[in-house]
Amino acid sequence: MLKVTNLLETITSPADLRAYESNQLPQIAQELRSFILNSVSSTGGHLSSNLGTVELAIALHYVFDTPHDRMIWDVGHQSYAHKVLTGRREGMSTLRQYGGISGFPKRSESEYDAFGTAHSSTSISAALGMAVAAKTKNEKRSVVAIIGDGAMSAGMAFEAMNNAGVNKKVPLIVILNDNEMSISPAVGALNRYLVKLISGSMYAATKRGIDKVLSVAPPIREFAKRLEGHAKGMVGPATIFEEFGFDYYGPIDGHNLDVLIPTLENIKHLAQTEGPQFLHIITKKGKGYSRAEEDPILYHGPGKFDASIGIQAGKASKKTFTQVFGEWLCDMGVADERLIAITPAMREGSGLNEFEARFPDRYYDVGIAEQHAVTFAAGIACEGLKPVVAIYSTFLQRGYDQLIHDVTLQNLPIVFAIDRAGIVGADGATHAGAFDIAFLRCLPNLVLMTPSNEQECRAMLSTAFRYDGPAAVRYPRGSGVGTPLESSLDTLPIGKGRIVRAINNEAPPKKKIAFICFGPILYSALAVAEEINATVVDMRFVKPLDEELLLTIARSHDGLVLIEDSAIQGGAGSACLEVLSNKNIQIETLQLGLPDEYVEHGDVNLLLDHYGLSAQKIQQSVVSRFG
Ligand SMILES: Cc1ncc(C[n+]2csc(CCOP(=O)(O)OP(=O)(O)O)c2C)c(N)n1
Ligand SMILES: CC(=O)[C@@H](O)[C@H](O)COP(=O)(O)O
Ligand SMILES: [Mg+2]
Repeated sequence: MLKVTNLLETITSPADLRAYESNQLPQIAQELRSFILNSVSSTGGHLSSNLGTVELAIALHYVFDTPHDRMIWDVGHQSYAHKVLTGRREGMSTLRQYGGISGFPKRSESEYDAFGTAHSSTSISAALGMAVAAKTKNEKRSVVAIIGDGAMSAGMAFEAMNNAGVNKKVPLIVILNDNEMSISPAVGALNRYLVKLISGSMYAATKRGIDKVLSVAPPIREFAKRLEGHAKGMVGPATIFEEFGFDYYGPIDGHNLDVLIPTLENIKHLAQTEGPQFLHIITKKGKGYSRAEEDPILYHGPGKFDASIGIQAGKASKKTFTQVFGEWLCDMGVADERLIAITPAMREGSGLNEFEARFPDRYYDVGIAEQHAVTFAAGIACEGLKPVVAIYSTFLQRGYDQLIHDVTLQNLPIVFAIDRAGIVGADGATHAGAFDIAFLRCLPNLVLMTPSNEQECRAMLSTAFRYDGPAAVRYPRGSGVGTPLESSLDTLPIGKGRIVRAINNEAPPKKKIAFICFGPILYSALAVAEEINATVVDMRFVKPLDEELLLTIARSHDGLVLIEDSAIQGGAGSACLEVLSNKNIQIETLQLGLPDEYVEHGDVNLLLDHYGLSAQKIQQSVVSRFG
């Protein structure tokens, strides 16, 4: 008989998967893993984490009745196998591209995506909410949260555990997918504890205890005995998860379907009768692709690459803003020993590797803990040291109350190096840095800067560092125009903008237009200004705004184009309008920026064009507004 080798092609929904015998699942896992590798290497996307969750996704959809049962993938960057099994195999070729499928679970994309994720550590809270709702509505369903060891370390996960454990009868299952990695190696005491749990004395004691009770037993009996064992003190100490009120099982091999499936079946039943269950599985990030197994960081979220040769180091023509920041940080670290660098689990993305290597005693990866990162910096600043918090715009949203209550209210000198401001591209709505200007500019005491190019960025970081109060510099993902960098750490005058281009009066335009620019979008405005003979102002500071310069320009022009790469509502352009209104200046204006909607995923240039922020679209808008 002909051996069917492409089982994956026959699976368009979990029902198709469930029709297979369990002994065929390893074959499906193999096909799925190579599909993910081929697919992600041709689109770009999160690879290492997805190679690690192939068996888990198969086992979950095999055992649970999805979409009736709910499955919540924490962060969701590891949900590709789930996407493929839930009817999106074809869609994977459009992954993270404009109009294509998202890199994260999304409720509007599939009924199997029970909850939208991308910012970490939300899964247990959402799952608990769904489990409570099921109980309240008298609906029989299981709710499963799948959370990584990195995401598990965040405060929100523990807030949810703290709440969940007392809800004894809710059908909640938490699966801890432990691969000992965040994006970079997992940090902190929880990670140390998990390592101890896997390999140390606690696991050995537990295992000895179980072995004593039962030599060979089906998992459900083993679990029951183990609980009993705890009660009798026969096994090792209860895990932290049991202290939270969960039944804890594991650690088990998350790649072994013969273990995973019966375990999940048992836990599924236990959750209905006993309440919250916690399963600890061990997986390997990058599993099955040796390059990713060896370097899961490099393959965490690569762009396109040739899977047969792996990622090749190319020579970039321009430095990214992240690199500019990383170099500045080292230079300032040499110049001032008070500098302390802090990252909430984004060492690579924020450009901190070199600083960590050179100044390990002044480097803190606090884990996925943005709130803590901000208040931790506040404590450091209180004692006269100079913290620099390197943080993505979208993740700073997590630390907003801390920014208000712990930092700006107390006027503490902290630098916020805000990366990924504006449109980020493939990660889409959850990661777009659209709101930082709006949520930062209303905070008293804060200085907020928007560099238009790399040297401006360096100078602004120095300005922020030397400023005796909270100061933020927001810069985008990727590179700018490529301005050469000075080696100096000179500062800029606070609250002063600069005129980059003045109208050429030898051939005066019909209407005198000035572009009032915030950030690198200035260069698109400049290209248009050359065409239409307009003034270009680099405002540099959103706060304090250079009111004097703005008013001078407003009084000497017929129209202003207020332009930024962030949300128009509450943005920098709106700050200018407030000033003009307060001074009762009547002038025609045009506000360009991101509209009142979530920025979808896709190529950055395409999105800029879509939102009217390419040079061509800017010119069209200006012409149609001012004639
Ligand atoms: C609030 C928040 N901070 C930071 C990130 C960036 N981030 C995405 S995945 C990740 C690591 C997650 O580690 P883990 O949960 O263990 O998943 P793994 O990649 O190991 O599968 C981080 C820090 C995020 N998505 N959300
Ligand atoms: C899932 C997640 O939050 C990160 O992996 C993020 O996708 C990284 O983004 P950058 O590629 O911009 O560093
Ligand atoms: Mg992990």
